[in-house]
Amino acid sequence: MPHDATPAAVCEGLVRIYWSPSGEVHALKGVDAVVPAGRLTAITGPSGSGKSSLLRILAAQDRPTAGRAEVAGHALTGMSAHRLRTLRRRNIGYVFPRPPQNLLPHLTAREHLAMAGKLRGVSRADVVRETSELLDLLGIADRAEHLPGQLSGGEQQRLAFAQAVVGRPALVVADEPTSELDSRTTADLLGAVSELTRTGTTVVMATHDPLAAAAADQVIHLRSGTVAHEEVAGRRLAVIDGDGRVQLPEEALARFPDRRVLIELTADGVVLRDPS
Ligand SMILES: Nc1ncnc2c1ncn2[C@@H]1O[C@H](COP(=O)(O)OP(=O)(O)OP(=O)(O)O)[C@@H](O)[C@H]1O
Repeated sequence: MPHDATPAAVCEGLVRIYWSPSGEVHALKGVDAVVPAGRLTAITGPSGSGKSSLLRILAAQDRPTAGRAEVAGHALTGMSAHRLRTLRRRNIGYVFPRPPQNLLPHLTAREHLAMAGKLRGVSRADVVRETSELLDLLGIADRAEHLPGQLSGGEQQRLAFAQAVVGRPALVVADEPTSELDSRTTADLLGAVSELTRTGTTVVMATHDPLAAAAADQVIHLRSGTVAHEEVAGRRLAVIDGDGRVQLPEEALARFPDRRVLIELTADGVVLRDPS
């Protein structure tokens, strides 16, 4: 798997507060996250934990209230609206949850890729070459001249990924891309997305689907607007934030009813004990 040492995106102490008539909503409370290039990263967490808020910032559709977000080496914080729009068009592909949201009913699959390539500033010759490669890679080469209405939901989402990837943006952001697909079609789509990452594409997707999370190279699990843990290579890692805070897993938290803990440093590691 190609893997560039420079991450596709980095977040440090990311905070997003929404102001509404009923008060402030602290959707992200200091998220530290790294999205490695050429990998599939899944953002998981219960409803309201901040997944979409994080994705919108990574997709340069929204700005953090505080903290730092960087995509393809560009710091998003403080960037002008014009530069943000250019970054979004050139460097970020986006896939919506519902297949019809991603596509225009009157354009064929090939025309979708031609339009996306043009918007991203890709030469016509490169778009033609990439269109064949991508439709082939995503298993819809025989659908090139079909309209979205002639494609299944799974094929539409494959086309949405092809469209998001043409021109090789630094980052493809997908918000629950499998939420409307059955488990068989989900598995097929995830296989196709893995193929894309094998050719160097970076995908970050929010998901509630355990199948999708299991297919990811890295899982970032949010709880109440912070990173509760990450899963990398089958191992669950707690994340220590910039101020030294760690979120204990729920089952460990239950061991400390008084929310106080004795910390012992031993030769093997750090032990947390209930002081009572
Ligand atoms: N524009 C907004 N204005 C006010 N509050 C918002 C806004 N967008 C999101 N929120 C609130 O921020 C919190 C995080 O929402 P967010 O959509 O990021 O969570 P999520 O994990 O994606 O949830 P879901 O899985 O249900 O899509 C929630 O409490 C939500 O109600």
